[in-house]
Amino acid sequence: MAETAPNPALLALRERIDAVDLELLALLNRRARLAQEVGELKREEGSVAFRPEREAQVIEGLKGRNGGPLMRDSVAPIWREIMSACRALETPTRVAYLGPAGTFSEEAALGFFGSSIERVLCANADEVFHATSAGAADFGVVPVENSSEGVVTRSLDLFLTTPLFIIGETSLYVRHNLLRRESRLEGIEAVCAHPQALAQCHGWLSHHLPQAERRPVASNAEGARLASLDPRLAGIASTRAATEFGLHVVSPAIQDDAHNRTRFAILAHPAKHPQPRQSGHDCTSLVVSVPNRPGAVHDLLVPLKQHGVSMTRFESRPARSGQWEYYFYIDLQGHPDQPEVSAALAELRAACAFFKVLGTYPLDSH
Ligand SMILES: O=C(O)C(=O)C[C@]1(C(=O)O)C=C[C@@H](O)C=C1
Repeated sequence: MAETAPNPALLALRERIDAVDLELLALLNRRARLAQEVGELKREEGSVAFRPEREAQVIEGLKGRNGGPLMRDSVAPIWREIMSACRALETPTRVAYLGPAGTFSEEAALGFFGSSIERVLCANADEVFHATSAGAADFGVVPVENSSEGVVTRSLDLFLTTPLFIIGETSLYVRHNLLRRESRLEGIEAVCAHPQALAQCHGWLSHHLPQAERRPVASNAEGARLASLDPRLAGIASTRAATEFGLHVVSPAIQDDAHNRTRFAILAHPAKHPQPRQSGHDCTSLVVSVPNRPGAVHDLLVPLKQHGVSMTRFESRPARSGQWEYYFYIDLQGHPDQPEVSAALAELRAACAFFKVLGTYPLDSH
């Protein structure tokens, strides 16, 4: 297309945008200086920089007051980045998650903390828990549930054996793409991806690549890395991974469920991070087991009903005792500082053989 002379109206509008950007920059620096002062205050008090409930309130407040034309959904990602940059001036935030670069866990971590973080890349969920428990990272990010495949069992099991607790959650639409060095389907001998991704694309793979081996690997990004080394291999991963490893997107969005979502938990060590305060839209996660007698599971639900506390999740996992015993993972709406939640929790605790609060945190504000 031939270049036309710049439109004077466009140039004038761009000049005005440049002027607004300079104002924004000055305002952002004013905000950053205030955050530095908050950081100094917190250092004197010996308290932590990251306050998920405050960040959730800031975002909810601005979404409510947004007069447009900026879209409501644009508010959260913009302010998450602003607060991430301000937080980095208070103290570095080290976040552990499943690597290498380009995983959905990375996308979840960046979506929750913003991109001004120090990245601690781990080989699997066990390492994420370990790095966060041992202090190599301040926070961990692990997948806990997928809308088509159900719970991520390894993450749930690890909650039982580590002291870590949940301080936040975030969920992502997970779009899987078939990636390869070449831009065609012919000649693919094996598809390398995380077992969850292989399962989420089972129907598509059976239909389009029935002969190809499905090779489980530690992460989708690792599958993409392998595909970048060998033209007979394909990976299933994000478009970020395609860019990262120089691969073609041979087929986009190959997941069987168009609304495939994954929920991630944000972990911290209770000795290093306080439980988030009430934000007004909170969730409390528990793991419990009940004595092996008739009606015990029913009895679990009674205190919730009596105190009017909503349950948003109820999952069972075998306790591996060989006795057909189960752990129940329960999410309640509300914060223990609310009297009805505190009363329901106290009664539940009394009815359970095992009872552990996994965390109380603001609901996902995306
Ligand atoms: O209000 C605070 O406690 C701050 O540290 C400021 C701020 C922000 O940028 O608004 C930054 C980090 C916290 O996680 C919450 C909010």
